Amino acid sequence: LNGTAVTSPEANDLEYLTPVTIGNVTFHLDFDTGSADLWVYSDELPTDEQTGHAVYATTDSKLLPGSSWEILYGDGSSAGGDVFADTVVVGGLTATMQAVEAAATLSAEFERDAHSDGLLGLAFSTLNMVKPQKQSTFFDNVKSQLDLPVIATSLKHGAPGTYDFGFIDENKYTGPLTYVDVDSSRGYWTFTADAYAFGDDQISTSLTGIADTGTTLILLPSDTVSRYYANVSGAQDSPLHGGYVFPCDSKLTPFTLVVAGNHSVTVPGELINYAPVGSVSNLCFGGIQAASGLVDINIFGDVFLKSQYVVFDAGSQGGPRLGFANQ
Ligand SMILES: COc1ccc(CN)cc1O
Repeated sequence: LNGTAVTSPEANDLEYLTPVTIGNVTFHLDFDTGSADLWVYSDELPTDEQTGHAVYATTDSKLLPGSSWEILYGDGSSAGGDVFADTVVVGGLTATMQAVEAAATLSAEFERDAHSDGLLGLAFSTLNMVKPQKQSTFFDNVKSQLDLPVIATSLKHGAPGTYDFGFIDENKYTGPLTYVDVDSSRGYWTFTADAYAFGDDQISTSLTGIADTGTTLILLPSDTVSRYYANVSGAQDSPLHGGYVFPCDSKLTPFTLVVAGNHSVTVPGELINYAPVGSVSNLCFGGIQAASGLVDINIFGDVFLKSQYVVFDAGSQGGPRLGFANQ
């Protein structure tokens, strides 16, 4: 059995939300290949923090005795609580004994997120934060039902896309799929590009990072980012806006990763114009920004992933790998 779930972008493609049924309640979760916990808003939160969200009714649920979770994300946000076992359905696929992590506390960043009802982690289960015993991700729990141990993402700019589980949909991409090995030793979908390029300016330095659907932007070392925006007239690193901004009518340079020898994976300049900083200024915020102190790895987030159909392959032909094709 395979499955497909439709995922829809929030404003400015800030995050993509996908319907997930837990018990008989449907939650809209942020699928995150950069973490490995499935957590939801719950009745253990302060009442005002539950408002506007689907809420997990822990009083009707099967507690995992003695288990708890606490997670800190790269953007400094955090969440925590206790753990239940429940039936979870995504795109027609069912995990009967899925660890569902009920949020009892949320940091301010999540309290401000009026739309997401939680996260569904799709990184490797070694990254799960439940104690005393790590729990398996939804993908690991349904993997044996799938034709192939793969998740394929088709995230789009300002339009609904899909998560395919168990199969690769040839109708969703053009040209070849180029595969690159993944190092899953830190629990992420980590890969290395042999080189990268800003437009025609190729830099023969390797770049290692993670494919992360749960991060909005592309986050790179600050010197690399500064070199990118040197090509953009009027660009400046603005403490007021928290990163590089430029005139909204700027023509932005494409960003290319060279993988698997000589295959180019290119993010068109248009996708690197992330969004206007506000309604009165003609400044736009860049889709490539410097990784913050908390994050010690480069992150190829949604701005990068939107240009590609990406196959997260857990081992259909040996080790884990990522496949890229233009969409
Ligand atoms: C505060 O919001 C979030 C923080 C972290 C993640 C995971 N990368 C997703 C979010 O929506």
